[in-house]
Amino acid sequence: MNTETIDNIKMIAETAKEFAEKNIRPNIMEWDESQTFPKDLFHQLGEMGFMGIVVPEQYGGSGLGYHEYVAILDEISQVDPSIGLSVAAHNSLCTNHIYEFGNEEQRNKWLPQLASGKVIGAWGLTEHNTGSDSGGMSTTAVKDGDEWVINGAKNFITHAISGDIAVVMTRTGEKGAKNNSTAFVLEKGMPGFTSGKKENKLGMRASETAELIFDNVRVPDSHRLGEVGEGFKQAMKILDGGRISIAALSLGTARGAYKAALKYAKERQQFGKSISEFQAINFMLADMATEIDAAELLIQRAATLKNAKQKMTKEGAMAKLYASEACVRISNNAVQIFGGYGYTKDFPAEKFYRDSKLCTIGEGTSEIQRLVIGRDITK
Ligand SMILES: CC(C)(COP(=O)(O)OP(=O)(O)OC[C@H]1O[C@@H](n2cnc3c(N)ncnc32)[C@H](O)[C@@H]1OP(=O)(O)O)[C@@H](O)C(=O)NCCC(=O)NCCSC(=O)C1=CCCCC1
Repeated sequence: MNTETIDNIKMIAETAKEFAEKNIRPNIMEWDESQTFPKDLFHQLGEMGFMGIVVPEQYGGSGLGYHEYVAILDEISQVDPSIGLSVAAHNSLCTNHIYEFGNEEQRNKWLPQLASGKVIGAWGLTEHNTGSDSGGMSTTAVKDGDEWVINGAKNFITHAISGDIAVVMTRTGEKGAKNNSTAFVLEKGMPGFTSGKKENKLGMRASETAELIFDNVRVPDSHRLGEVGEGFKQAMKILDGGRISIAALSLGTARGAYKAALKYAKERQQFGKSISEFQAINFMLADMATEIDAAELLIQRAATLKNAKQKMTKEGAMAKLYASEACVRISNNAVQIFGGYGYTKDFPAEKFYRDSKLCTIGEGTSEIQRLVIGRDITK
């Protein structure tokens, strides 16, 4: 990376930081307590160019690369991981799926709206009975003339209620058969397309999670993304890139927890000196700083491959696995450093701790990342 690119990334990170400090920081505890998804904020994020970060400018996006994307998510997540999660899901899953697999007409129709932040995107793969085994989905799409009729439900979907459009993976062939899945874009307002109850979550509470329900939803064939039968493979490719975003979300969450703990440890006096001077705390901070840097390097490698449009299934999974598990450890240690105060909502550590756990589950559990990495290194 040349100096100009590095300076540019730093400038974009600074802009994201300023935006988050001004528009997100003052509201985080209120949104968390009331589980409010601040839809208006996403319009502002769109004006900043953060809702179509890697989408080329010709489709209304910012035309940036994955390093810039990681920097933006890192900064936003240091302030509020739940906003980072929503930005990640909108950009990496829904928007990117349409960019990577949509035809020109579809790209021109949906990408400018998504990149503006006026339209919020959702992405449906997971179902009640198929989380890790995502290929076993039951939601069906049956061809009827020029339309498809979709029936079923998707759960744990980010922006299922507030989202305006959703990319949905369906089964269009026999259960268990190869190439039996197809992806469609569904728009809110289509008869039979509704959402279910909002999940009451441990963390990431300002990021809305609910069910998508399809009851004989008629979708024109022009809403089909790519070929019939390609849906599962498309979803796997989208998740490869999506894992960079969850790794970046983990990095920002970990960094937010670490910075708060470091500041507190330097200020907090016990036995006549700062607790950061005690080796027990000092070593904890040293481990936190080291793990953050290691996670960042793995993420940068995956981002470089993604920018070069090279296969990065293993590298994305490694970055996501390491960054998310480090994030949980770091947030846990941050609570420990804050002691009794860390257990209260008056200090930032407890929220980072609650938010961190999603990172080892969403967009593929740690166990699935190990499966993906293990298959790759032994093939
Ligand atoms: C890895 C996995 C367990 C898949 O294993 P199986 O053994 O069933 O499938 P297998 O035999 O590996 O493959 C089938 C075909 O597919 C191709 N392909 C696979 N990976 C890829 C790939 N990376 N790129 C292209 N093609 C791929 C494979 O080649 C094969 O094709 P072929 O038959 O040979 O012609 C997969 O299901 C998975 O990953 N689950 C986690 C889902 C999961 O992560 N949700 C998360 C949903 S989103 C979410 O949780 C959140 C979103 C945002 C907010 C937070 C939460």
